[in-house]
Amino acid sequence: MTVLDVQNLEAVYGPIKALRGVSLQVAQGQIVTVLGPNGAGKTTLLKTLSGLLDPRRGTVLLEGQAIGGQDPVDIVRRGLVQVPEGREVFPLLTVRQNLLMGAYTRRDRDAVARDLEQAHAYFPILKERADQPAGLLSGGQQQMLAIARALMAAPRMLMLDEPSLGLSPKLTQEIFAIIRRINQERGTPILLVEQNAHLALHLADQAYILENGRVVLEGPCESLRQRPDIQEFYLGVHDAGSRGERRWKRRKGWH
Ligand SMILES: Nc1ncnc2c1ncn2[C@@H]1O[C@H](COP(=O)(O)OP(=O)(O)OP(=O)(O)O)[C@@H](O)[C@H]1O
Repeated sequence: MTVLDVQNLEAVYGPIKALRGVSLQVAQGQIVTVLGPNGAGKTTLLKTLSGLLDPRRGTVLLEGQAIGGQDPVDIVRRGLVQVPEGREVFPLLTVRQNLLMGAYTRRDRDAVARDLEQAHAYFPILKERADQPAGLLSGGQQQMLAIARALMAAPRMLMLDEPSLGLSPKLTQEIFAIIRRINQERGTPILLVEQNAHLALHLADQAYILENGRVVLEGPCESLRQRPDIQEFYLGVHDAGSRGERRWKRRKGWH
C-alpha cells in the first residue's frame, strides 16, 4: 500500500524553481531515500511535504488524503512528521520538555506517557539527561532528541533531513541503526534525505536521485548500488580500469 504519493510537485522561491515536477512514492513499511548534490532541492521537497512551503503545482496524498498546501500543524496531526536538518531542538527547554513539545498536537495523556517511555527505550541517554537543557547535549544527542521528539507526535510516516550531518562515523552508524529499528519495530515508513549516499543506499529499500529539482533516476537501492555511474558519482568508487581516464569521459547514465 502506498502511504505517500507525490505527483508533479513544483515549488519556487521567487524566481528560483527549486522543484520542477517531482513524483515519488513511499509504500507502507519502506525506507525511501532521496539523494542528490547540494542545491538539488532535497530540503525544499521535505519542507513542501511538511507544509512549510506551498507547492506551486502538483499533488501530495498521505494515505489517500490530499495534504498538499495544508497547514504544517494539520499535516503533523495527520501523521507526517519531519525531523529537520540541523535538529532544531529548543536549547533552553529541558530534554523532557523538548520531547513533550513533539506531542503537542495530542490529547491522550496515557498514550503520550507510553510513547515517552518508548522514546527513552530507543535513546536511554535522553532519560538520563531528561532535566538538562537540550542546548547542553552533544550534536549526536541532539539528533537523537530530534528523532525522539518526532516519535512523540505518533507519526504514521517520518521524514528525516540529513541525520548524519556533522556527526562522527561511529555516531552516524548508531543513529542509522536506530532508524532501522524504528522502521522495523514500528513499521513506520521513512523518507530519508542524506548526503552520505553509501549509508543511505545500504539502509533504504528505494532511492530517488534528485538533481536540479528533478528526479533523474529511481529504483531499488540494491540495483542502484551496482550501477557504475552511481558508484562513480555518488559512492566515490573508482574503477581500477578507468585510472588515467579523464573525468569528463566518464558519463552519468541519466541527464
Ligand atoms: N530560502 C530560500 N530562498 C531562496 N532560494 C532558496 C531558499 N532555500 C533554498 N533555495 C534554493 O533552492 C534550491 C534548492 O535548495 P535546497 O536547500 O532544497 O537543496 P538541497 O538539495 O537540500 O541542498 P543541500 O544538500 O545543500 O541542503 C537551491 O538552488 C537553493 O539555492
